[in-house]
Amino acid sequence: MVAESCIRIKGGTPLRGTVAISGAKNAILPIMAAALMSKGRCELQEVPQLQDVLVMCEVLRHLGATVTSQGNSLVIDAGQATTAEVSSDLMRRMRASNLVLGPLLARFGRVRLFHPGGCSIGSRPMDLHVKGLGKMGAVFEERFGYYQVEATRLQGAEIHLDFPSVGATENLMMAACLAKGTTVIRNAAKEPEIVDLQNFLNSMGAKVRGAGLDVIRIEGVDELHDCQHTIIPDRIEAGTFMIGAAMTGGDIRLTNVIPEHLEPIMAKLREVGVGIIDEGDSIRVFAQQAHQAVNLKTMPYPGFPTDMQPQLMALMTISEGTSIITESIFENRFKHVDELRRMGADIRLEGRVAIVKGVPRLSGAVVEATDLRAGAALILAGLSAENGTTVEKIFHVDRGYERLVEKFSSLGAKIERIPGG
Ligand SMILES: CC(=O)N[C@H]1[C@@H](OP(=O)(O)OP(=O)(O)OC[C@H]2O[C@@H](n3ccc(=O)[nH]c3=O)[C@H](O)[C@@H]2O)O[C@H](CO)[C@@H](O)[C@@H]1O
Ligand SMILES: C=C(OP(=O)(O)O)C(=O)O
Repeated sequence: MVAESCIRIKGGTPLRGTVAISGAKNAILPIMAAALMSKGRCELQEVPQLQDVLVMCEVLRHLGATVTSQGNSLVIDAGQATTAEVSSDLMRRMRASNLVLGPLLARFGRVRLFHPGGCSIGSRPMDLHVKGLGKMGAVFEERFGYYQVEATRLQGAEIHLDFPSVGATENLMMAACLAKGTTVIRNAAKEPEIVDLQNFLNSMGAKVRGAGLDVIRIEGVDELHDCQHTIIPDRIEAGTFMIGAAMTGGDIRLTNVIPEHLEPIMAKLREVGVGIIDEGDSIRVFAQQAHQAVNLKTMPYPGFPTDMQPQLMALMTISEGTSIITESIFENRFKHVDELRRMGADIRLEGRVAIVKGVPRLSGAVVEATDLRAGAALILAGLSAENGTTVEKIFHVDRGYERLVEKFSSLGAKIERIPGG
């Protein structure tokens, strides 16, 4: 059997220094999908080099777009795109490939899309996407394993989402840009990545307003053109480094951040007792006192993000007192619990609630990244633990963190990637 890559960490070194945050995974993926609607060139800057971005490049090429990248710049030219069908193989490789649904339907009036499937954090159905696009005139036929979707020309519609789904809001916003008339999305997701998508769409000539609020209004236009856009910084990557500083008793500075986007994370970390100074363009994070256990419930933005729940749980395993963590977004996002227990964490699960009793210190172990943020949480645990930790299945981590090992090393961590053979 061929050994897979893993990450080895020798814990106990306080993180010190400055780290630059990369562009946001959850902003670049919908933006790349939206570029399919333009007949011109879309030039993107601050594009993180991630596995998910590589898969999205493959999806776009498969659809007939030209995609070229150089460092953190990416140029997408979908002028010659002709195909409106994504293979089941590509759909299975990345959940976010479902974001091409709205753009392809808007551009070609038809799509054949295989189910993206669930993933280890939950079943992740697409009913809200289907219902919203249905209101705009799309007809969905569910066949064996795929949707066949047709719409001569999408029509603007009034859509009230039952839940502020990020992906459904994005698919509907994108589709509405080339629809006839005005679309209103109520109970829309308000994440900063939705605002970034609005800015990108408007730079291509779309007419979208309201992103970041509950109601988004989109006036359809006939065509979208060339544009240039810079991706916002990744608030989840920033939050992960903040917890790294806290758990190792370190003192670091994060650059390329938008502090406003980090408010829900910073508020919670301040409650724990982590020192945080908003310096405008940068944020200083340092351990200033013993960390106190806090309770947490994940919520849509501006609530505390589910994508930071595993990392905060790692911090709670070594904080003073008992923390009650409720995961309200994904029904199965506690796979990291068993792995943290292997490192000596005291965690009890009751359905969607985890009860975490702080211990003085974790001890190193061989653990497995069961998903992207679970992997991040285990790396954080390893950075603070006694002795060595090996994190396996790190391909999950590569999906969403750019040069994570190099960045932690530059802050003084004893961490290395052991390539697979
Ligand atoms: C690429 C990207 O941006 N991914 C993010 C996006 O995922 P994603 O867009 O998939 O997340 P959603 O906001 O859509 O999902 C939130 C909840 O709504 C449910 N749901 C969603 C759609 C639907 O049609 N029906 C339905 O029931 C999901 O199963 C889940 O329980 O937002 C999540 C919630 O902040 C983040 O964790 C992901 O990192
Ligand atoms: C769940 C996540 O991403 P995705 O929606 O791409 O699976 C994540 O970023 O934590």
